[in-house]
Amino acid sequence: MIEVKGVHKSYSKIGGGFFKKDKLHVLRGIDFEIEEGQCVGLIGESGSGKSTLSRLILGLEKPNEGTITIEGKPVKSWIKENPGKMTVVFQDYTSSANPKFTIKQVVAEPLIALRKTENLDKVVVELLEKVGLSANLVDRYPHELSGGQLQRVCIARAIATNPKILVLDEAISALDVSIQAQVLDLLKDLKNELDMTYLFIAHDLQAVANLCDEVLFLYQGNIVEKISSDRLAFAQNEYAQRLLNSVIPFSIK
Ligand SMILES: Nc1ncnc2c1ncn2[C@@H]1O[C@H](COP(=O)(O)OP(=O)(O)OP(=O)(O)O)[C@@H](O)[C@H]1O
Repeated sequence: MIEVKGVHKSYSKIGGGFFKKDKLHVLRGIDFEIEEGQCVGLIGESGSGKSTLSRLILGLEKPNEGTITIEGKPVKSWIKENPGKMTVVFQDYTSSANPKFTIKQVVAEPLIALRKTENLDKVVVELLEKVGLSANLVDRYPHELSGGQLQRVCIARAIATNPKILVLDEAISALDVSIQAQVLDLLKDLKNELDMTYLFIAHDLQAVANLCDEVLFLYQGNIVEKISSDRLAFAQNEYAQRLLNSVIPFSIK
């Protein structure tokens, strides 16, 4: 469904000049595919380029080299032809929700943008219930919710348009550990119920292994290992093994 081929991305170094040597080469020839209905985890240390890759897949930025296609079409054209069918949940739920909007307005925003306003109140309540929240929250403002509740609201908004692809960019990283587990369970349930394709970006291997069918390890701008979650113990790459060794004592699955 998603095909990433030979993708390179560089940025001008902060404080750097116009010349090539001043470029930061973040992604150095990324290749992978995500099949329809698959849940793929992308793991890498801070600064390895995970969010850069997600911005490219979301069509928010362009690669310097290489191609990204969805269902065989360039990302931008696919998005244009499939409005609301690829959505994203970011780590920073506080700035993801407009503080001046009520929870109802936050969840309804993408539906209004697509003019899908039939039975809007009912649809919003159903979406809130789907993510385990009470309908009583509709008139509250984002600052009146806990972090876990607000991230659930962001997930409700992300699934409002019935997306085919959900990108979760460190979506649970800012939550308390116990809340992370709850939101992870919610994401698992939604994956089964709504038949979406997930790209789950995280630096927490345990969370990735728990949710995903397959894991991609991003290290120094390359995918150094691609392996199914149930075969993680057999990872060959040194970086992948290092990460695995740091979590195996606590058991991954
Ligand atoms: N717009 C930009 N301009 C310049 N440099 C950038 C830009 N976006 C990202 N970078 C740099 O690219 C590198 C990768 O950043 P990115 O945010 O993709 O990493 P990440 O793996 O998502 O990190 P984290 O886990 O900390 O969020 C970093 O060194 C970052 O400073």
